[in-house]
Amino acid sequence: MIGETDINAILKSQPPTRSAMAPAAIALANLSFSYPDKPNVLHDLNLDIHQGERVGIVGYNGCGKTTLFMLVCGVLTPSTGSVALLGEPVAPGRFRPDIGLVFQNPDDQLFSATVWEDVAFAPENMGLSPEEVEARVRSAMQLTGTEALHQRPPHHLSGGEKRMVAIAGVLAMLPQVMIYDEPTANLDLRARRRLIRFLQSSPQTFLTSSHDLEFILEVCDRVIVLNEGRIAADGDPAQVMRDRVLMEASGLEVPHSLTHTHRSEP
Ligand SMILES: Nc1ncnc2c1ncn2[C@@H]1O[C@H](COP(=O)(O)OP(=O)(O)OP(=O)(O)O)[C@@H](O)[C@H]1O
Repeated sequence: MIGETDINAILKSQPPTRSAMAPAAIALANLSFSYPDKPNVLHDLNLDIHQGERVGIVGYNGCGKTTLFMLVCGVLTPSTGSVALLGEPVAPGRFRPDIGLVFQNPDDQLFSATVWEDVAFAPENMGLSPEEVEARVRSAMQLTGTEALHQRPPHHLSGGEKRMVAIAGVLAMLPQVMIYDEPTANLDLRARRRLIRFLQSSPQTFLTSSHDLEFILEVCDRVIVLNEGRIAADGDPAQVMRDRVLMEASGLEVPHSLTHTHRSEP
């Protein structure tokens, strides 16, 4: 019995709002970032992600997607500028349960002896009652289809199974904003399709990076193209990614499904 802690029910009961009064889910103001040995990875980014949006971040290897996610989560400190999450400034190093990051490599996230313990880790560390922890774990596993794995050691799972368990572990915190870093990497077609369906039915605001541009077309309603540390384009995924000049200048290709549509147009 999941009852009151059904994660999707809770998130849907707080419908996303884009009114002028609602704070942006994520707001970047004049955000720049350099590593000590890699300057100007991100340069003067200004961006609002509104509540309820599903945003894809695309760009060549090393253009700064993961760095941007680390800044949004407060793992890295901006060199200049600021990040705000749901209207509150992000203070580097301060844990914010309202944002959840699913790492590019699930092995960086899974470390407990069993899947159940891994999914329970965050809610247990939020000081919740054992009943609440159990309800959240059950709900997160149900949403991600990982119930049958609950007694397995995470390091024995396949890549696709690990990915869904890693997502369950983050969902169990009930974050309002999710970040998925390259979530389709190493997934087979069935696992990728399962993830697409899961994200299409997710009520949360999310940001996802991917080199799988067809995936971005299927799950996102907005795409941001990063190039040389700056925003090269921001808009409707099909419209932006159909622009061959922009895509090639940004080290990308027009996704196949869009070139096909283009050719068959009169
Ligand atoms: N800890 C670090 N120290 C120094 N340079 C780093 C560090 N982490 C990343 N970089 C560099 O910063 C740049 C951006 O890296 P980042 O991982 O953010 O790119 P990305 O767009 O996520 O790449 P990919 O598509 O390959 O995952 C790269 O040139 C990378 O080599």
